[in-house]
Amino acid sequence: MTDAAASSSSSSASLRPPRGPAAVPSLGAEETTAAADEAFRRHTSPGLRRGSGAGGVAVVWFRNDLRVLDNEALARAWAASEAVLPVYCVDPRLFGGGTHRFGFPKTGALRAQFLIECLGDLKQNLQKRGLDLLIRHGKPEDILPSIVKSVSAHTVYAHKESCSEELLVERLVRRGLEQVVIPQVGTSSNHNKPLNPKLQLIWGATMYHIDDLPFPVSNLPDVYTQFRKAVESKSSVRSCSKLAPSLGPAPSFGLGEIGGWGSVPTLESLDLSVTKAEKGMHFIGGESAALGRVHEYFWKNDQLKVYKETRNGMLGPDYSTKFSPWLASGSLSPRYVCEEVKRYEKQRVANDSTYWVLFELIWRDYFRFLSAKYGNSIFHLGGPRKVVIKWSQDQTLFESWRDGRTGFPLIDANMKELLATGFMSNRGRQIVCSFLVRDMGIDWRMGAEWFETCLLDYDPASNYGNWTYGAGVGNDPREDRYFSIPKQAKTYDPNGEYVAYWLPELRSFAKERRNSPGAASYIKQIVPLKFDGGNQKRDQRFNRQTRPKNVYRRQK
Ligand SMILES: Cc1cc2nc3c(=O)[nH]c(=O)nc-3n(C[C@H](O)[C@H](O)[C@H](O)COP(=O)(O)OP(=O)(O)OC[C@H]3O[C@@H](n4cnc5c(N)ncnc54)[C@H](O)[C@@H]3O)c2cc1C
Repeated sequence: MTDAAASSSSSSASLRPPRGPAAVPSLGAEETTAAADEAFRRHTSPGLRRGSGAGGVAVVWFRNDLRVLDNEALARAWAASEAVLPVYCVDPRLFGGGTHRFGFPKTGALRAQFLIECLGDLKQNLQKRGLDLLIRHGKPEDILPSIVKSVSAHTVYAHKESCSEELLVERLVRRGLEQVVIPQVGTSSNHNKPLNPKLQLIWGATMYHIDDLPFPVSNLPDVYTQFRKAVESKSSVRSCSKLAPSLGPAPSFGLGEIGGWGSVPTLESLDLSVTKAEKGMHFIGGESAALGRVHEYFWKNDQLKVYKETRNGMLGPDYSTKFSPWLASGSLSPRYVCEEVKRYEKQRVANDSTYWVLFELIWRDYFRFLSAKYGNSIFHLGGPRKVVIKWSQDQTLFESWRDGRTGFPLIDANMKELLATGFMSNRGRQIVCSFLVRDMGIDWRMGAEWFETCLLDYDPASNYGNWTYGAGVGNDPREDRYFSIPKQAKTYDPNGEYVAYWLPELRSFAKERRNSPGAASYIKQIVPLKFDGGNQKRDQRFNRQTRPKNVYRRQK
């Protein structure tokens, strides 16, 4: 794909064996463990010692960084203390009760299940290194101050987020900690002075560190290519942080008072349930599965060398990396992926494909930095540029899109895949986004919020960043494209295999008819297409009065 295009790749990931037709290979549990052990071995430094001034207790507040390998918050907490207490808060605003503006749950059951698996795996990986994970149900701003008080922690270490809801929680936690006073025991009078515990926030979600950018985030270029070229030429990606063989001990006092370690939630305890998908891929949550998937895709299946040619696929486990759910939950570090790409380039081959994975990870970084630059406006109807467009919130149209009943097999198949698996290829996401906003004229935030509910890899910056681009309200006016469904189907699903996989009623059709079966044999098309083959009609909502020049380009 070109720089100007808003990145395309796709798909599903660490994959439990799917059932039903066209089964895909699975990632075996043993291989996962072996790959994870090997990755940890390479990143463990037996001689690593705690810092000279290390003392007291530090809490690590796990958020979207559910990993041990290359977790700088954990590494810094260990280096600065005598004992570390890892904590995760099951926040009711995200699980269970919380809903969006349009009434969908904040976290759908499939992502909740994935995150539960991430927590289980994190707990095990911490236990292997002399720690454990304390799990509590409630808001971090209520839970952390009382835990900190019970174990007399001097600091809470956590990864910094960039979007408004997460930033608000950071502020509330900081405020809560200011109310806590920790008595200090020591010999000098200075040491006896009571202290307020600190919140130490660390940047760690991106491949390039924010402090290594060649410009302040407020001056981030509005064109991706400019950003990419600047970081590629003037910055470098830091190495993964090294681990000590043991991260223990956990604090020896105070835990009984706060009711022990707590347990990993179940879907039932969150009042959620999933219907097991009969097809597609199943992603297993957790760092071990993530490291296993990297091993499988890069080394075992040797797919990295052809990634650029396959990445626009829609069917199967290996057309793209499928790293996104683990990257979004933080069970996989983007710096680790970068290191593995470099290792592969040294040991096997370096080509356009190996580079392209990094190119896509730079898109991910870019959206994260954009969210820091533009703040709340990425969630607003007019986006960062405050573009005025008349949108519809027609419920019937929206529901036909959401449920995969539009009469366009390519849209319906993708929406059914999302619903069944929590995943959709990048190609699919671009197509269904364009259809919702261009052909249906529906308020893009309804689509973005539905994605937020369903996606295993939901990440506010990437999701809303891509949706604002797709809706033509993003920061870069040039990133605004219409995806013609007939053309996309012809290019990316020429034999109708993808649509027939998700819509079995199309299997009996001749391959060339599966993407255009006709109303009599499939579903009547719910809206006409804005650009339909040769009959192109400009959408009057997107006219020169409301939009800058050169913004309505057709996707090639
Ligand atoms: C409307 C829309 C919504 C999206 N919402 C999300 C989201 O909530 N979370 C998310 O992680 N991605 C999102 N994406 C980006 C992209 O579709 C997924 O990252 C990709 O499909 C994941 O599959 P993969 O891991 O196999 O990707 P690959 O093709 O293997 O790419 C490797 C990695 O690069 C990153 N990446 C690739 N493309 C993009 C992109 N366009 N934007 C940001 N990062 C990218 C991802 O971390 C991905 O895992 C969205 C795209 C669109 C068009």
